[in-house]
Amino acid sequence: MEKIAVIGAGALARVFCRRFAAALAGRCEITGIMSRTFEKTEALAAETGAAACRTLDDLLALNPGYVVEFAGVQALKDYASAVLARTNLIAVSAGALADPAFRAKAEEAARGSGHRLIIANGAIGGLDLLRTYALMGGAKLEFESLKAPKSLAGAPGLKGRTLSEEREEVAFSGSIDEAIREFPKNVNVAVAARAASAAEQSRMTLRSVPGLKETTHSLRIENQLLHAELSFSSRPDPENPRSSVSAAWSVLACLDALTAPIAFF
Ligand SMILES: NC(=O)C1=CN([C@@H]2O[C@H](COP(=O)(O)OP(=O)(O)OC[C@H]3O[C@@H](n4cnc5c(N)ncnc54)[C@H](O)[C@@H]3O)[C@@H](O)[C@H]2O)C=CC1
Ligand SMILES: O=C([O-])CC(=O)C(=O)O
Repeated sequence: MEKIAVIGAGALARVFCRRFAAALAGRCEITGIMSRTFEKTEALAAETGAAACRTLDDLLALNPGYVVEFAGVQALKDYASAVLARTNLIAVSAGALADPAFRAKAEEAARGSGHRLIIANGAIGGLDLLRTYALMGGAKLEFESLKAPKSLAGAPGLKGRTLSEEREEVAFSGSIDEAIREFPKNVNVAVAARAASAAEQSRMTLRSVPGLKETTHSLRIENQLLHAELSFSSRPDPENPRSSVSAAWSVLACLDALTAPIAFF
């Protein structure tokens, strides 16, 4: 039985923990949970039968085979090296990879211990295909996300601006590196796509669309041999409209691929 530890007790961690048993019973078990707010950690741990941990050291002391991260870009930056020194890490806050110093440090920690940092598909799919582009080289990537104004509210990039509830507007247009600095809870998917594909050219547009029921991420990627267009429309979490529920499911699917007798790559 593979032991799984969870960092975060928010919207995505809750979906992950609540769907875990049905998806992975008999192969994986959640042994511990740790988050910034111990009361929330305790509540989710009580639901799942896992240990509620106060610190990362307590979580790692449970000897998990995989730690899964649902805690945000800064938390991933803060914890990745310590986790990778001990075990494997599956992360959704891919935005951390836009920081070259973080990427180098995480890679060094993983190489040093033989463990792996695995970036989950999150609210998109197809990181395997995008990896194919990285090997082929010369990719050009265009990424577009449509989100409801309330799911972008409070992002540093808005600098206090309130997005219209009546008309569509461009919340951001520019480089993916700048996009994740300005919208760290909204465009992790774009950083994952860029990092997986090693695209030589990339840009993103983030649109605020009033009344939008499904967050939509579309990407177009091409090189001299292959042209792909992928589009994903997913329900935001009712408690955290910033995050698509499917992002939590993608981590269940990742663990399925890592532990099932037949895997689909
Ligand atoms: N790749 C993807 O498709 C997606 C990635 N994300 C990433 O997942 C993160 C989590 O999403 P949600 O669960 O919706 O957010 P949330 O705000 O509902 O929950 C975040 C949880 O992380 C915990 N946390 C924050 N900083 C921490 C720290 N330093 N140490 C321990 N725990 C910490 C909080 O206590 C909370 O329990 C987002 O911030 C974003 O970075 C979110 C949606 C999609
Ligand atoms: O959940 C989503 O649709 C995507 C998201 O927030 C992110 O990539 O940061």
